[in-house]
Amino acid sequence: MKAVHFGAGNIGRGFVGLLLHNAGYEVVFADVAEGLIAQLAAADSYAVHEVGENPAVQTVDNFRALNSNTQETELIKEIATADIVTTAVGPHILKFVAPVIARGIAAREPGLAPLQVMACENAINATDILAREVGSRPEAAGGALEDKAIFANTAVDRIVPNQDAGQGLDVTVETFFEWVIDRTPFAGSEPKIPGATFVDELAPYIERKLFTVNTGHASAAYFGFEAGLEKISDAMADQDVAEDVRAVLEETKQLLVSKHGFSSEEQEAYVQKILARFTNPHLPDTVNRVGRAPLRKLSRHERFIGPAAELAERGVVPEALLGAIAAALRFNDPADAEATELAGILASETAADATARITGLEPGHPLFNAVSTLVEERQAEVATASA
Ligand SMILES: NC(=O)c1ccc[n+]([C@@H]2O[C@H](COP(=O)([O-])OP(=O)(O)OC[C@H]3O[C@@H](n4cnc5c(N)ncnc54)[C@H](O)[C@@H]3O)[C@@H](O)[C@H]2O)c1
Ligand SMILES: O=P(O)(O)OC[C@@H](O)[C@@H](O)[C@H](O)[C@H](O)CO
Repeated sequence: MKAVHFGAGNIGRGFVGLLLHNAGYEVVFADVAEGLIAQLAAADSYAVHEVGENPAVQTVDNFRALNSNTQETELIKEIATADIVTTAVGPHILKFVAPVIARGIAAREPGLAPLQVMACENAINATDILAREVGSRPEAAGGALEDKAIFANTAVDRIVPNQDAGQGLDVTVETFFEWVIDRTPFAGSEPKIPGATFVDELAPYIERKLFTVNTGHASAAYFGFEAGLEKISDAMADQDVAEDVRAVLEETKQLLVSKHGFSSEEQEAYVQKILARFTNPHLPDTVNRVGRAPLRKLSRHERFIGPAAELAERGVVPEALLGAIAAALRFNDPADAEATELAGILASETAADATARITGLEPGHPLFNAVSTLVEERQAEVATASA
């Protein structure tokens, strides 16, 4: 059995690659980072260090590595004969990996079982995004790829911080993990991946994960950044930050319970488990990593505006989420390209235009004015600071 995995970074090596390896797949990592590919190609194995309660070390071997920029012909051949393709490259990168995936699917021999494609990104239905990109390629014209691939949405959960440069390919991860996969596209042929859970309805799981784990995590990052803290565990140890994060998760809990029918007790237990994960002192995770790409995180269906908009549509003013959105607008990490772009939008557009551009909210939406006020306040703050 063979899997081609795009993105040999934190979650690629520390989670998806590990589970596929443990399931018995040979894993072909594809990445654009030449140094990383060279290291993987030269290595026989790497270690995944699981830290926290019940720490453990797992070894991953039986892998190969290809540079998806310079070894496209080889990669197409691998995809043409693989069982599974997964990605963990970031939702905005899916359009760049789609062409080679389309070519690989087109090159599959007739009669081969359909390729099982799963995008393991933090975004609602990321695999649908990838499927649309693949479907828009010339190779897919006339439905040519339809019988050759299955696309399944998934929700992946494991905190994998940025790794120390000195530790080579080894990855430090938390002990917790969850991989939930939509069963329906497989029609009975779902892969056997120990540790993965197949469900008939993914929407509740994917929204619960994004609007609890990632909303809470990003809140801790942005409130922590405002408080001048570097590590997520330090941010969570700050009483004010912890209270603000808790208040945000109270609001998303309200939405998730009423929208998806989770019981209040079940959601509370989920929240408690997640707060404990954020405080894991063994995990060297930073507010800069977790807060990365604020424009993506502030976009329409993402972890802040998504739940806040739905609450506003239900007549609730999401005060705590608005507080987190205000903190996100202040995330000005100079090393983050999206933070710089955000600052540029705030500096050059009216509050209303900037709100529409950053959040995708329509001016008539019940959340729009509240966010626009925050944008205006941030613009005034920056103007005062630079006067
Ligand atoms: N780290 C986590 O805790 C975590 C957990 C769950 C989900 N995720 C999601 O997984 C995805 C990856 O996150 P990460 O933390 O591993 O990031 P990362 O930056 O560590 O890894 C991304 C990798 O993708 C590679 N890449 C970029 N463009 C590429 C391309 N065109 N083709 C092939 N490879 C390419 C990069 O070189 C990098 O090695 C994101 O969508 C993230 O939201 C991360
Ligand atoms: O990967 P992002 O940028 O969408 O979000 C940052 C973190 O919240 C995220 O990587 C978590 O660690 C992960 O989603 C946990 O499952």
